[in-house]
Amino acid sequence: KLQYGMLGAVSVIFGRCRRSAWLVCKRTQSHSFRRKLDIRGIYPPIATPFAQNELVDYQKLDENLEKYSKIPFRGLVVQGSNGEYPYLTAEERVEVVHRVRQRIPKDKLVIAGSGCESSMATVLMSEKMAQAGADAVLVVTPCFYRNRMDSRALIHHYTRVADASPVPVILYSVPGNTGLDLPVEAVLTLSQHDNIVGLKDSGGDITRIALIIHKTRKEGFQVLAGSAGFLLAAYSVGAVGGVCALANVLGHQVCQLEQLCLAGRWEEARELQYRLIEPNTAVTRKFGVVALKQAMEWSGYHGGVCRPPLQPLSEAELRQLQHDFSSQGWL
Ligand SMILES: O=C(O)C(=O)C[C@H](O)C(=O)O
Repeated sequence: KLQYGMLGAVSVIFGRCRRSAWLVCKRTQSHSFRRKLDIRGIYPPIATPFAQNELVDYQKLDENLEKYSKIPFRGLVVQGSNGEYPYLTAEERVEVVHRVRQRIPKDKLVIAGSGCESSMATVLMSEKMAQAGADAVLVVTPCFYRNRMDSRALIHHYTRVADASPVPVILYSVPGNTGLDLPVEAVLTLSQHDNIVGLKDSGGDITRIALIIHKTRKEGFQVLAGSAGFLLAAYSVGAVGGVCALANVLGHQVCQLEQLCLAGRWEEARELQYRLIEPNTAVTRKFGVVALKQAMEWSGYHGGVCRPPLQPLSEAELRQLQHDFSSQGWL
């Protein structure tokens, strides 16, 4: 008995040591190489397909991943706003990231949304996402107590998360969902942190985006346009890529826009950008993830229904959505 007891204790200690060693190793790696995590490129914030019983449909997810593998994305954002992460359990969030990491090639980045309301929960979730294979974590601004989420609170939050995260952190400002823009002064302070590599800005205020890029260029801080509607404008002021809901539906076209911008073919880029604005607005600000999933269905992907309380589109909304795509030649 004594022998078994001792064996048990040794294996628990050994397990803990291994986990701590893994975390230390990951941290050392990410901290010393942080500026080398190059996040340039286009990412779809992938949708989470659900079955009729509302559980995650992993088979459908795999089939979408297979199709995305044929598009020159730099990687995937898993558990962005359009992953419906607020409606998933903590276990589901981690499991979906794990599944994606296993299914997609190693050279594609997996950026996992790990934002929770408290700093402590976000630290724990970031560690779990790293263990599940995420290359970086995307941390949305906590917003339930938004009146108290001033620069002081947000700098404190992100510093604590970035200090602890085994993988680099990307700040995520999405005022359309959170009602909160991460203040520029907070971004500038956080851009100095060794483990914070960039910002995904979904607000679309191009003056703000340009200012942030201008003030952080020397740090090697990387800014991603958080929506396809202002991708050209963001590239023109120095953004390095985009996380675009529309890329779930029109992935090739969003990547083509990236290539035109990078090649300085601005007239062609502008023509393409014009044609992406209305469909983009439809699947984001106007109708949101419900419409994104519907448009995915029309384009041969698995979108399906959202988890309640999100409701399907009405007949009139469906017609409008269809028009927003077909009027630009996408349906
Ligand atoms: O789902 C996300 O995460 C996004 O970044 C989507 C983004 O808000 C958009 O407008 O495309």
